[in-house]
Amino acid sequence: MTLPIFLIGARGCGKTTVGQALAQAQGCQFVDTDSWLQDTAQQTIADIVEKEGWDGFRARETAALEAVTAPSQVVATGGGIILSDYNRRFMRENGTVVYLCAPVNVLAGRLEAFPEEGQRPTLTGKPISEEVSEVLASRDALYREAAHYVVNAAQPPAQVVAEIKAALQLACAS
Ligand SMILES: Nc1ncnc2c1ncn2[C@@H]1O[C@H](COP(=O)(O)OP(=O)(O)OP(=O)(O)O)[C@@H](O)[C@H]1O
Ligand SMILES: O=C(O)C1=C[C@@H](O)[C@@H](O)[C@H](O)C1
Ligand SMILES: [Mg+2]
Repeated sequence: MTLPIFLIGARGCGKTTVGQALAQAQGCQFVDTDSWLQDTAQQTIADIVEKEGWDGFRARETAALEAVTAPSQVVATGGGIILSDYNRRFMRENGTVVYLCAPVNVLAGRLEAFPEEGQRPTLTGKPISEEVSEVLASRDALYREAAHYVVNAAQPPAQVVAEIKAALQLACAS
């Protein structure tokens, strides 16, 4: 495999979790834009948003996306990476984009169990379930527009990895 694989989807859909497992299964490198950005800035996303606002974070996120994109990389992106037209086009033109799609109740359950507030400051100020529902409704079309493939991310991680591998193999075979 040479083209990078970009995993996109809502907070809690499993981009980081599945991305690590996929990279291991494919013998690829793994990188996560949220982790790369926080390591590089030496600050949490919550701190960046507090100091620079969401616009400041989004500018750093685009720079992170460009910096980590390389052949044979599995790239786990942040949940809002698709908000930018530039990012959507960049991913589609430079790699294979996979949307990890899961329903609101699954996403909210995972985020309630593992909130990780430093990485996931509130987007709306609303309770998790309400926020997930509202944000997914506004972004689902953008995830689908950016994606080459959509997979069911409500399954256990190993099955999500298998579904992605099957989609990639089909793509190679056709
Ligand atoms: N397929 C899965 N089945 C069960 N639990 C999962 C699955 N994928 C992820 N999880 C759990 O859900 C939580 C969120 O997963 P993860 O951090 O991978 O999501 P993410 O899409 O990277 O979120 P973010 O957009 O905030 O970076 C983690 O605690 C993880 O263990
Ligand atoms: O959904 C979002 O907008 C975000 C998701 C996280 O991965 C982080 O990138 C950040 O908290 C923003
Ligand atoms: Mg993540």
